[in-house]
Amino acid sequence: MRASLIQIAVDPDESVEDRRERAASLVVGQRGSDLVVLPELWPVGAFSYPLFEQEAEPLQGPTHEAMAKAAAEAGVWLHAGSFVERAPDGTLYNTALVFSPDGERSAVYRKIHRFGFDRGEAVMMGAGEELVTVTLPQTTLGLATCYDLRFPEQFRGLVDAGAETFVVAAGWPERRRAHWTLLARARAVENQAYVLALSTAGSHADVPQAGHSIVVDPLGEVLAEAGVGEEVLTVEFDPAKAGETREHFPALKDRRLGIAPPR
Ligand SMILES: NC(=O)CCC(=O)C(=O)O
Repeated sequence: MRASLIQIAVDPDESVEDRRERAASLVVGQRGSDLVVLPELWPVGAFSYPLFEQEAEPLQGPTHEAMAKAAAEAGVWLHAGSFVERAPDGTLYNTALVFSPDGERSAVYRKIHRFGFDRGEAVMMGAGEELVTVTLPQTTLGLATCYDLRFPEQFRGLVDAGAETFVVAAGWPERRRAHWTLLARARAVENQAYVLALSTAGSHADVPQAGHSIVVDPLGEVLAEAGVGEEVLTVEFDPAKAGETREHFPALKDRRLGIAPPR
């Protein structure tokens, strides 16, 4: 299976419309890949809080339209990263979309863990309430967005729902890059799953981005890692290795659920 992770630069000197057009043409350029991935909130930037209200779109807005078309034109499965969705009741969500190679939407994932503690996304957006998996011919994807990477229980839930390949779309900051790499490898090892973790390049809202998108196999080996700038990270991997790893070293079967808390 071939996956292409588009580590697009999000810089304030490019308009949302121009970046959307550029992202679509980068997707179309990946024809021949099975799966193409864009990062978190690439239209606005994950830390560009003042733009969230201004650039929010309905679910089937311009980003949805451009990405559906790009997926069909490239003939690829497309995880289109996330955008700021305005739901009909006015709530904003950090919403990721997945399209099939014929351009049909096959999944909507609203970020479950909102980042910012008492500011930014955490107070401006609603929280997703549902785990989301997507079954491709080659593997079952489990979806997560950025800060979700810090919450192992989400990934266990995705494993229980059949996921063998996690896609983590992020806008991770450079100053916590060491956590990014460590957590991506940890989620892969503990769940015996592939991790395709994609961040942005560039700098927005005075937050330099980590880049360093990374693909980790179910044994925790790094198959590919990007640099800090804009690039497309392409990797070939054998999705069957997740099932094989789980069979040969069946640690997931030794989980003890329902252990009593300390008295
Ligand atoms: N956009 C995010 O979720 C940022 C997460 C982050 O910076 C961190 O977990 O550290």
